[in-house]
Amino acid sequence: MEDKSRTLHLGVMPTGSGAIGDERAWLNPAEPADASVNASWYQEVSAIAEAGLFDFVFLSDSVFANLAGAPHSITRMEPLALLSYLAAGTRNIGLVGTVSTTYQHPYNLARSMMTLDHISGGRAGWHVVTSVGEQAARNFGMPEQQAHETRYARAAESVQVVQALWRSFDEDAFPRDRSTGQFLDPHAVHKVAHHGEFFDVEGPLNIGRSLQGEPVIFQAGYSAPGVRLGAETADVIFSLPIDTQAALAHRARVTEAARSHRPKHLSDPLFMAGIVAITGATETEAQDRYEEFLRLHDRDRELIARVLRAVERDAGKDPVTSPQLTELVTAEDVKRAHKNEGSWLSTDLQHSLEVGHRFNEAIERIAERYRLILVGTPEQLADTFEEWFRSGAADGFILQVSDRKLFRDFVELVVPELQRRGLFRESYPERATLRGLLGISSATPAD
Ligand SMILES: Cc1cc2nc3c(=O)[nH]c(=O)nc-3n(C[C@H](O)[C@H](O)[C@H](O)COP(=O)(O)O)c2cc1C
Repeated sequence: MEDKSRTLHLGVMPTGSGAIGDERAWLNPAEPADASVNASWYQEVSAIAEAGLFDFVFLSDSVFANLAGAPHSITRMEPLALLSYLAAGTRNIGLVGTVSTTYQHPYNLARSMMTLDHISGGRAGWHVVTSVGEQAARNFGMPEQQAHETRYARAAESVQVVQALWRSFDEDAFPRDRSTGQFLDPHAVHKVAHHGEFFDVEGPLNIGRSLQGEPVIFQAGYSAPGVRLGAETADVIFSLPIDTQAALAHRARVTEAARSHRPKHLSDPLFMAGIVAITGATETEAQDRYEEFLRLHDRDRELIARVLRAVERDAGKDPVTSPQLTELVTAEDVKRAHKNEGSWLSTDLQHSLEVGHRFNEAIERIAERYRLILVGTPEQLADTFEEWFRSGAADGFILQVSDRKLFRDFVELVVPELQRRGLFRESYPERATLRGLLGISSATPAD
């Protein structure tokens, strides 16, 4: 039976000067052109999100400068350092950072994530990713990237080691009793002694539990190993579905994998869909803003330019149309770009071509998938959210934001409508932790 007390979750993903599909954001005169490296800009986005009682700020990341990519993938800040800064300026909102399992060592990763969890009073989350692309590999002394399945095997072992390190100390491991002189209870310390395929880690970690115990796990991935990693470990599954059908299908795949692979002590994962939301007090106002948005973000042109850059083709001065692109770019080009750059765009193009879509069709599918843009009055957006929520297509939404005005309008207009319908919280709880906001039970397996 449906739980009527259940409410939806909201996160914000700031995309600074413009991420893929939003590559011209930096041209917006109302925003700083250097938003991706502007800490005050992030602070303001976080403040708007916190005023809207959002669950978390979510920072994506990569470990190479993608010169052929969107501005946000050329120059941006390292998530955990930036989130530590945001922690100091916020009180309640969760802080989720993307950290690569492919190039980070679990000990360092466990330590810096847990440090953020302490700094923020239990508000940290880790978005577990595998890093794609040869360019990233070359930054870490590897001539080639590891195979897809190797990256996922390493990711699974990384999560296992990181969580074991986080559990090095029981919650009551530090009596810090001045009267007895006992700082540490030696019986509450657990060595990790991990010896696996990729890592040998003795442990324990040199930092104890946080207010929420340990950071929340986020994950995103569409392949079979990607889905399995999410099923095994994730508290929150992030995806970019183009409609409710796609979202439900993805949920079904993860749920099926969870049946055989999810540890019993974990509650079901939450599913959160990445979207862009554009609202206005009236339908005309919302549509006008959308037109304005499209004028700035000519999607076709952006995507075509992006494909050309990815395959290192110069099309000269004349604008290229989608049909011309088919003649200009070959499947071989895509293959090469995928191997070298490994961005989601070239990965998707490659995949689309493999399953037999024609080039134009592949481009169109990708354009759709990159941005689910919801446009409407607060009532219309709340209707859509409610439909997704009630049908099980999503437990919440992650809003991609590069325009603070659009975001402020969402918070001021749509959030009250969601609250009026009983779909969203009215206030933060006392001493909010990310785990508490998301309603995720303790991560620790019973002994
Ligand atoms: C919605 C979504 C968000 C992602 N965000 C990031 C990111 O911020 N940084 C990153 O390096 N990889 C990111 N990835 C890439 C995944 O970690 C993974 O490498 C990629 O999706 C390939 O795995 P798959 O074949 O299972 O989808 C993201 C993937 C998806 C689907």
